[in-house]
Parts: sequence; C-alpha cells; structure tokens
Amino acid sequence: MPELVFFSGTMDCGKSTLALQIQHNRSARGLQGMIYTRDDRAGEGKLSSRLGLATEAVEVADDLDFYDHVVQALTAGGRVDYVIVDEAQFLIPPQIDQLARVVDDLELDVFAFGITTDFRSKLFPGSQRLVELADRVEVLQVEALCWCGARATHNARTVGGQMVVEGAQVVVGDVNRPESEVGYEVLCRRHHRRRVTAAGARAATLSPDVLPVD
Ligand SMILES: Nc1ncnc2c1ncn2[C@@H]1O[C@H](COP(=O)(O)OP(=O)(O)O)[C@@H](O)[C@H]1O
Ligand SMILES: Cc1cn([C@H]2C[C@H](O)[C@@H](COP(=O)(O)O)O2)c(=O)[nH]c1=O
Repeated sequence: MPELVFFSGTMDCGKSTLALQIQHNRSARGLQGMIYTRDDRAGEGKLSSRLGLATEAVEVADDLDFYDHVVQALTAGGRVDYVIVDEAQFLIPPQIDQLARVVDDLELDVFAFGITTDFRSKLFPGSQRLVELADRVEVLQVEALCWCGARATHNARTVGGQMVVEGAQVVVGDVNRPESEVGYEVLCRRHHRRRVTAAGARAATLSPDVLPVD
C-alpha cells in the first residue's frame, strides 16, 4: 500500500541526507521520482544535505498544487513512481492534504521530510497537518546532540550566541554559524526551556554567578 510518511527530527539530524539516499536507491532501480523542496539553504530548486550532496528539485510556492502538478507530469507522458518533499514544515496545510490525495488517488508513495517545531517549540502548520494525516511519522535514528550530550529534541534560534524567543516563524538559516549572525542550535528540552545555549553555558562557566568572597 502506498504511504504518506513524515520523516521528522530536529535541524541537522540527517533528514535531507535520507531524502537523497531514498532518491538514489530508487533511481538506481530505474524508478523516477518527483522531488520538491521549499527554501533550501543552498538556493532555489535545490535539495541539499550538509554532507555535500544535492539534487535538483521543484521549488514549491504556496500556489503549487501537488496533486495537479503530479497529474500534469503524468498526463504529459512522464513517469512518476514516488514523491519526495524536503523542508515540508514550510508547506501550507492544504498542500499536505494534496500530498495525501497523491497517495490515495494516484497510489504513489510520498516521503516528506521536515522539522516538527519552530524555535519557540510550536508546531509549524505544515508539520501539524503532516502529523494529522501521515500514515507513519518516523523519527530519524541518528541523534543530534545538545551541548550537554543529551539527545537534542528542540531547535533554538540564536542571535549573538544567545537564544531568542521573538521573531518570525520562518527565517531560513543554519546551525554552526558565527556567533555574530542569526543562527540555530539544537538543544535538549531542559536547556531549551532554560534558554541555555552552548555559548551561554561557556559564559556561565567562565563567570560564576556568585564570586568567591574573601
Ligand atoms: N563532516 C561531516 N562528517 C560526517 N557527517 C557529517 C558531517 N557534516 C554533517 N554530517 C552529518 O550530516 C547530518 C546533517 O545532515 P542534513 O541532511 O544536512 O540534516 P537535516 O536535513 O536534518 O538538517 C549531521 O547530523 C551529521 O550526522
Ligand atoms: C527552528 C526553525 C528553523 N527554521 C528554518 C531554518 C532552516 O532554513 C530550516 C530547517 O532546515 P534543516 O534542513 O532541517 O536544517 O528551517 C525556521 O525558519 N524557523 C524556525 O523556527
């Protein structure tokens, strides 16, 4: 049975790498996929992994109807055996419904990859709809780690190395950016709740709250 699968995890846990591996393994067996992404860091129409691999992809905007797009490709004589969508958190909820229709009416597997929650630990609307509609939600096995060594489960946005909780939900960016830039850092829930980033923890170690008194 074809499925809508949501591969989910924090930033930097290997989602795009897995998308590229699924694409590679299937195309090596002669299957043809439609590859979609939205706002990949590498630029328009690219699905890229931090391991250095990338592939061409259809850049998605709000007005793209996935069902119509796949039907058009088939009607034009193209072959579509499966669908891959990266950065699926950026999709609008009706597009997730369209992906479910691709599975049910066109009988194609759809593999969607994305982060579940934003820097405030709130669901992205697209991810929420995926959790609601997916046949399966798969959490990636390679653990991203918090600076403390615990499994990272949350995404923090950082400015000057410090975690921020105000701002737009969507700001395309990356982990391991210079502290002067807006960036992201993955944290365990404990440190996300306490807003302690790696830089914050280092600073606290260097300047203890209570100085020794003679
Ligand atoms: N130099 C490296 N050597 C080995 N693995 C790396 C290296 N750089 C990144 N990775 C792996 O790539 C993962 C990030 O992959 P990517 O597909 O870009 O993540 P995501 O799409 O989830 O943000 C990291 O968690 C790490 O496992
Ligand atoms: C937490 C969070 C992330 N983003 C952006 C930052 C990146 O461009 C992508 C995630 O990409 P990845 O391949 O999973 O690393 O999402 C955002 O816009 N808002 C956020 O709150």
